[in-house]
Amino acid sequence: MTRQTSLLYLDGVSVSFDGFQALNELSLVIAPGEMRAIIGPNGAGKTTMMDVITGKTRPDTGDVYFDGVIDLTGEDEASIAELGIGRKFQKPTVFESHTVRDNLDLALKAPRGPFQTLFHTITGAETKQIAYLLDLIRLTDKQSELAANLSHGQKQWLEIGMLLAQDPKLLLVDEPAAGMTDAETEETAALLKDIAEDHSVVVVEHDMTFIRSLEVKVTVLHEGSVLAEGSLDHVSADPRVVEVYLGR
Ligand SMILES: Nc1ncnc2c1ncn2[C@@H]1O[C@H](COP(=O)(O)OP(=O)(O)OP(=O)(O)O)[C@@H](O)[C@H]1O
Repeated sequence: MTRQTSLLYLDGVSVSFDGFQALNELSLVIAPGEMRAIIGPNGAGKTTMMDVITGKTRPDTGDVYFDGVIDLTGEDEASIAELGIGRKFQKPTVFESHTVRDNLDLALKAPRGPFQTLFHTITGAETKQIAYLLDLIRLTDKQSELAANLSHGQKQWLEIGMLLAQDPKLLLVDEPAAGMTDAETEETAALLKDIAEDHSVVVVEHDMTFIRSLEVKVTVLHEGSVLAEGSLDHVSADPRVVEVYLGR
């Protein structure tokens, strides 16, 4: 795939912190509509890669393009969010003292990026969109509950719903299954597969059962670059991948 036809294009991206090379000539291409799983041992550079894509960290060298033509290295965090890259951090950050429904409503009304609008009226189209999102994130029955009363997994789903309300082209999801029950983990994989039907998704995760159930191409990062790429079976059979996971 060429840069022009890609959704996300990283080429030769390097980042160092005080002489420590967190990303080392990293190259990664995500196609429009693709869901990709990123794995790798602790310190492999997964978070730094997400930070580079979202403008939190500037690469020392390398190209980062979104939608074929937009040079992300020239944009700040707010404008990258505005361009349609949504990021779900590991810890859920929902408005605990608002209902599930109001959380989605606030996200729908807010400009992309930090939420600003608290008072507004709801249009018919928004009511439909909220119903769609509640169904997608498996929280229709909980819509009138305060977000504070949700389980950890349900809070994660609500936050994913809030990001989707902002209609991102690309959703970056950092360890969604961390701290979830087995049942929630399984449901989260199903939820991401539903989302991936009409969004591009990059998901970083350590839980291999979860990765397997996504049934998508996997990229293995190690020491800041791509070690292997392909199906989970393909990369798990790669002796270099086995070595970095077991040889530590
Ligand atoms: N701001 C920083 N200053 C110094 N070193 C940093 C900084 N951010 C990250 N690092 C180092 O860069 C390396 C890559 O870190 P990164 O968090 O990207 O890895 P990761 O693959 O996300 O790991 P994990 O699975 O543990 O979250 C680590 O060794 C980390 O200590």
